[in-house]
Amino acid sequence: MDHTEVTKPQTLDELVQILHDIFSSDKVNIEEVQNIMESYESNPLEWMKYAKFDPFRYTRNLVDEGNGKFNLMILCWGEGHGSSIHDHTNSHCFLKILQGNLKETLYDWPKKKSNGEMVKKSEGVLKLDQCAYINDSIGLHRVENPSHTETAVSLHLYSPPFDHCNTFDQRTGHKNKVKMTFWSKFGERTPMVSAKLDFFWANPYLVIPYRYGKPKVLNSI
Ligand SMILES: N[C@@H](CS(=O)O)C(=O)O
Ligand SMILES: [Fe+2]
Repeated sequence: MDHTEVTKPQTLDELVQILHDIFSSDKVNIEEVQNIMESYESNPLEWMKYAKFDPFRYTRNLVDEGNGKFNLMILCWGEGHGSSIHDHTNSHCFLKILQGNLKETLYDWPKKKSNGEMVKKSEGVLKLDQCAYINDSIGLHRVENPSHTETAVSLHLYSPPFDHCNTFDQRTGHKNKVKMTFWSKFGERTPMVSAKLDFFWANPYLVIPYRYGKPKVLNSI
């Protein structure tokens, strides 16, 4: 099926199906994915089962594993919640607004051995149904819900999927590798016990506590 003319998905399920088709081929056209994601009109009834909030920070909720080619997830942002400055582990990252607004601030990569304030490249507010794109060659970003009265919800596609990234300290540019986890998968809250097991599988050296310091495992960054 040819997707260069925009096939407008009528539902979230249809969007997922079209994304499967697109990513089954080896070459993916970034603009095409962005257009398709943008042309889906957010319908809260279709995605609310995935939208699970935490009062303290944004949550990552897995919607679909894209036959191993991509991860599709819904992120829920409480009032004023935001991410740290981060990279995307050499993956493509698409970010579409399903509810509310999100402010995206782009930064340059810090220079090697630099030790100062990170350079802000640009900022903009993403509105309902808009879809942004970033990868590591474009730069780093931070995403925030600028509203103190409204929540925000976004749909993210990462290809290939990844489960860790680097966060950066705005004042120094120093980076920190973090593992990312899901708050829920396919509409079900990630069980505490499996979250703990994930944690220990990811950090086997923890059997010798304290020796190497405390690694970070976060369900948001
Ligand atoms: N890339 C972030 C969300 S965002 O701030 O773009 C994450 O996957 O948690
Ligand atoms: Fe991001």
